[in-house]
Amino acid sequence: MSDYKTGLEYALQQDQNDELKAYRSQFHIPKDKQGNPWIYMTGNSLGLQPKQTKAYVNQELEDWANLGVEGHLEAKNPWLHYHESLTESMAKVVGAKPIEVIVMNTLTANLHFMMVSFYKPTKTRYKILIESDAFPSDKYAVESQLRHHGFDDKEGLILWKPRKGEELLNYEDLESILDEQGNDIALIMIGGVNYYTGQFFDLKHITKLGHKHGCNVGFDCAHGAGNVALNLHDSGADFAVWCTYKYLNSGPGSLAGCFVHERHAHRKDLNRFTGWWSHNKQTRFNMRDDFDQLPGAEGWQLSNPPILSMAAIKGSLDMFNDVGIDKLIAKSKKLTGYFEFLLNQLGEDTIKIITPSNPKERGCQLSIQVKNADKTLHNKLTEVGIISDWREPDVIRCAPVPLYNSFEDVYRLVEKLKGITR
Ligand SMILES: Cc1ncc(COP(=O)(O)O)c(C=O)c1O
Ligand SMILES: Nc1ccccc1C(=O)C[C@H](N)C(=O)O
Repeated sequence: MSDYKTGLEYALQQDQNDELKAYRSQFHIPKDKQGNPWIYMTGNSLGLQPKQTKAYVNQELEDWANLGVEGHLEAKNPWLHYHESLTESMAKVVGAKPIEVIVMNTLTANLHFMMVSFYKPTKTRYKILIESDAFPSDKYAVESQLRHHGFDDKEGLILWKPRKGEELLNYEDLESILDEQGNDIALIMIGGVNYYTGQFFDLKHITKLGHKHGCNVGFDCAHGAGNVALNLHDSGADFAVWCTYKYLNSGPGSLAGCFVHERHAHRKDLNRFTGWWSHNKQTRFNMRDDFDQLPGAEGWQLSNPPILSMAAIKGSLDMFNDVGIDKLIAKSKKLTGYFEFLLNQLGEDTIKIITPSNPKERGCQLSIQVKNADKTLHNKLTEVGIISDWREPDVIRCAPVPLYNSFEDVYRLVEKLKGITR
């Protein structure tokens, strides 16, 4: 039996008792034409802007205006080392060691760079296993890697599919695939939290299974970073990539994160694409001919990074550091549990939640199938100030984000949904 209760009074009381309630006022919450704040449920697509972001970005704009090229060394946060100031906080967010983490490039680009190193096909072991409902960019990326290495992108791709009539993936099925075809598979690449169903996979279990069969294992954690306890180091995964514009609130198209497990930190035998930013910092500006690779994830960088985007990430990570990922996840579980409780009151004739009901197997997002719904339902929700997203064929995704969503938001969302579906 859950302790949740129906009624607005209960929601308001929960907000009152919420240890993290002060954080909501530290975000810009967009408003409708009447000046009412939107009920913003799409932090799984683009996180809201922290109010302090502007000051972080302005600092760099001012230093650039006042110092020009001298800013590389003389800026308040010298640009030459700026990325290093993100590493420790980002490592905490994803449960990794600092040497394992780097902020660089964008998400799909990082996925490709990781595959340069960790997709090492041979004539007999060249297949890639992904989840059947992987985010399209991930699927396109792995297919293009297969083609790049001269393989057929249909034959070379193995899909981990849900059972007939089910939405979620089952580990027994993954085991069966690996028992039958493990020797053919060079790489397992799974979305750590599936973008469509919200299923949070057991990264450690998948990694163990993959390694047992001699496969490299990587995860796209776009929907996991800042949302769930990824514990990337303990998972043992070879690599992971994620973006910072969703739960990490760092702005549209902002830079991405990348994890390479510590055991690969000093390897020189891995193929990789390099640039001057992967070269030893001490001698980088000597413009030497011979390449001297940086250890750890930093050694996968190519270019000097865009500081303005990093400033937004720094502002956001400072907030994550302040709250602590554990407190954030504790609130998230409560808020999403409450959301699930209210949705279930609508009854099975109206809705079906496809996201796992076990809080350990999901983050804050719930993916909801509304009976006989089409995109007009989503449009109606938008008209009444609820920003959610629609994914074909029939799913509304809503993510109450613990840093800025309230119990009242969740209550009002479900009330509106009730009104529309009646
Ligand atoms: C799982 C996943 N992979 C890839 C992408 C695309 O990332 P990007 O456009 O930042 O490369 C997204 C979101 O856009 C995503 O959710
Ligand atoms: N970056 C974007 C730009 C434009 C529109 C959507 C996105 C998303 O991030 C979508 C998200 N990855 C999703 O899970 O649907």
